[in-house]
Amino acid sequence: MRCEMNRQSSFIRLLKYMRRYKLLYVCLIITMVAGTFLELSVAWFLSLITNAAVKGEVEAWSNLILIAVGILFFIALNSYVDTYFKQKASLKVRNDIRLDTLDHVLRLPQSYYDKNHSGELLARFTSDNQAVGEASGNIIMGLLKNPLLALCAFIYLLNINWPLALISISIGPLMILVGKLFGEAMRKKSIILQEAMGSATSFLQDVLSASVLYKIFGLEKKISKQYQQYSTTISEIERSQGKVQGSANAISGSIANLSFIIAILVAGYFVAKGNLEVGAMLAFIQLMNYLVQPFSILPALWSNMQQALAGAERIFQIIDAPKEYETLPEQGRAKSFRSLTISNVGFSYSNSKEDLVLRNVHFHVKAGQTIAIVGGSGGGKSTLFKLLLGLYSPTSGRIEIDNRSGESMALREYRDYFSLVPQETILFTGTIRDNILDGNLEADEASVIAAAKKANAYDFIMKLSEGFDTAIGERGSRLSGGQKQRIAIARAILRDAPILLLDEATAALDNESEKIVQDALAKLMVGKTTLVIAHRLTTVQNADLILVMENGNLVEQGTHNELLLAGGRYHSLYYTQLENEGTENIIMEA
Ligand SMILES: Nc1ncnc2c1ncn2[C@@H]1O[C@H](COP(=O)(O)OP(=O)(O)OP(=O)(O)O)[C@@H](O)[C@H]1O
Repeated sequence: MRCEMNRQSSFIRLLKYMRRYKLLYVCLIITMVAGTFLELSVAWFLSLITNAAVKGEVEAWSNLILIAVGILFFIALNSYVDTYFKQKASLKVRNDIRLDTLDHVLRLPQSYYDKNHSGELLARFTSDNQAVGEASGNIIMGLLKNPLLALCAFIYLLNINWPLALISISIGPLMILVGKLFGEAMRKKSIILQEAMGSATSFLQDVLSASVLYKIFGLEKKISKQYQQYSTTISEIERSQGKVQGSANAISGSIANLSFIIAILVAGYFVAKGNLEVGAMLAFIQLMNYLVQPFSILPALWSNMQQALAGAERIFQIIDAPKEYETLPEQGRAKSFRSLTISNVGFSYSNSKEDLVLRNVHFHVKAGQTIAIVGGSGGGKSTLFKLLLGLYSPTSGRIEIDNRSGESMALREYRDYFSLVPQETILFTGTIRDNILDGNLEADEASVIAAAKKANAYDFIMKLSEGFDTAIGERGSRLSGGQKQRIAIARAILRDAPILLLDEATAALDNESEKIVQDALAKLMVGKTTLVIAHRLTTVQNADLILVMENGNLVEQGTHNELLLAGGRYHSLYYTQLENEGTENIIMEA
């Protein structure tokens, strides 16, 4: 029932998109009506030619040929125009929905991405969008045209011979019943198929984005086997869908043939008795086709419509999901910054007080300071960053910038205070210039070059054959780890946000590369307030404040010397690492 309601509202919402192209749909209605009458004219022409033949009117043939050419010409023309308009309407609706979907996807909160696989989201842009396009073109026009054709054929049949017309129409309800029964079964199978395909696509997406992993760990066979299962499931569902479709075709075909034979027997009998002209009988046979055909097509069209509406519903679910922004935000720049205060912040991913990942986190940062965050794995360091970046809201407590709470500011305004250099560099497919420019979309070439120089990236960029125009491959696959990091640093330099969040890479870069990246980071940090998830001894020792996080609690805070003197968790963390790793290049993570 609820499903039915959703589908209805999806249909109404789809109609709203279609309403934007009223004129196109008016044209489609005209071609539909014209097409219907042109089809009926074939029946009329058949009766004309047969009667002329029976009466031996040879002189009528030149006119008949002209009529035939006229009918054929207009049918072809109408079919071309009809297809063109249908395509145009459905492409326009698809395009609008696709753009709206992306606009909404871009405004979804981070929590949505945590819960939904990106493969599922991709399906909204591909298969679901295609289904909706079909619904707004071929399917909806088919649902209008077929009843119209059947009705007109019926009226024409009534005109020729009403008892025959009634015999012909009597199969209608039977065909609809068969269609409804099988249509429902097909719809259920389609939903299962859609789900199976969604899972297979998500699986494939994971595999294709992790080629190195399966190559190194020798997972090819395992993956192939897993995919075989997905593929077999899809084939099985499709096979059983085929069985349903086959049975539907066989039954409705038999009913149509049976009624056709009965009607012809009766029509032939009427002709034999002299109650019906031979021409009328031929017209009748053709009209019978027009009457029966819609009854067999309509249920399938109806079920296609249901499937397409299920796709529309999935798209509208995204469009209706709670958003971070009312409208798409624009990149901005924070002008000044004095202080950042975290007051008793508690956080739970599930929004429950029992499941806290951060508890009572409390600290204060002044402009220009460097804060190092250290602690054991799973302690909540990255979660704290996510809260600072406004990806999640604190479950309790407040984050304040210049004594204004994050919640009192527009989210975009809040986020403009921050820049991020994550541990794992995130770059978009495109050129080096595009990726650096993401830091400031309005920056000029000189600023891009200056940022690249400051990030120690300029020399390697200039050595590439296409310089800043070099395509970096999928997520930067054509660059080395250190090169990717330096591009990300150049991007952050161009962004020039007052607060820099830095997740130091633990991945082993070679010494030289690491020095270059370190040097670039040092330049990036100049004049900035930096919070860094620190793994390096130098960063920790030089920090103005060190926060030690354990199991979601901020267990200690102070300078390096204060914390060593305190002899607590930091002290043991520090000396354990010192012993294990030697004095060089110590990793602070427990
Ligand atoms: N999206 C999420 N949904 C639910 N729980 C999460 C999510 N992300 C992290 N957690 C949980 O939150 C806790 C803190 O994780 P977090 O990533 O903040 O730790 P961390 O200190 O950064 O660890 P590491 O140093 O290993 O990166 C962990 O128990 C983790 O399982």
